[in-house]
Amino acid sequence: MKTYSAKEIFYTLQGEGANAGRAAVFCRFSGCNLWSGLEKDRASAVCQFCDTDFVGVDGLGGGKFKSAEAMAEAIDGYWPQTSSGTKLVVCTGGEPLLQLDKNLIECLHEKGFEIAVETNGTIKAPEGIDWLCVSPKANSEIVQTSGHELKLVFPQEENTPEDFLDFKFDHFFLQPKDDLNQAHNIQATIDYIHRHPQWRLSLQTHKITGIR
Ligand SMILES: C[S@@+](CC[C@H](N)C(=O)[O-])C[C@H]1O[C@@H](n2cnc3c(N)ncnc32)[C@H](O)[C@@H]1O
Ligand SMILES: Nc1nc2[nH]cc(C(=O)O)c2c(=O)[nH]1
Ligand code: SF4
Ligand SMILES: [Mg+2]
Repeated sequence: MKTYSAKEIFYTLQGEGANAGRAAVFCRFSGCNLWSGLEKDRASAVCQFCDTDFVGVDGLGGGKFKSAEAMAEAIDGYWPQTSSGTKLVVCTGGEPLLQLDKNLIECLHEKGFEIAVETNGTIKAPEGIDWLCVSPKANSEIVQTSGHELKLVFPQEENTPEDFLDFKFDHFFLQPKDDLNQAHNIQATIDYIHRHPQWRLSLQTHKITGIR
């Protein structure tokens, strides 16, 4: 039977994009196809600005799950029993579409979850995802050109926002790149949106508030 590996699973607020502020269980799948996750490989990786540790299964709530049912059960354990709101799980990583499949989608739906996914767009998404966020990276080939939100980290040398205007998304976000030039990147993002108002600003609000 297929196993699933998560670096960490935790309950927080979605920090980014159109669902920012919503309570959600985050499942951070291990591994990515655009970077090994090791600092020694960063400079030669396709995606070089990643802000996340997705290596291994040793984070809080992380582990190797023996089945889709077992992973869905673990995720469900983080949703408060008393809650009346819609259950939301955000599948991220690493690259979640290396692992998330029809079986796990069905198991999460059976538990009553709305399923959101954060993906780099290089792998075609399976059916049944309720909220798909695609975030293109460097020179990778984007095969997932439709979804709910496109969230481009800005600026990126290899990608300009204009490259994505004929993609089929309901929302178009620019998210300032968090690196040593963050203050400059925030201002550049605001300036760009002033000139191209079809784009909206996505701030990483979990970093501002200091939550996970
Ligand atoms: C860590 S990625 C994991 C999901 C998937 N691999 C992807 O890249 O979309 C989650 C989100 O964080 C964004 N992100 C990663 N590093 C960032 C950084 N340094 N500054 C701003 N956003 C970043 C990604 O673009 C993506 O939207
Ligand atoms: N709170 C919170 N919101 C997030 N939205 C996307 C995230 C990610 O790393 O995929 C993220 C994250 O790591 N934390
Ligand atoms: S594609 Fe996503 S998880 Fe992979 S290295 Fe880039 S930002 Fe990180
Ligand atoms: Mg993050």
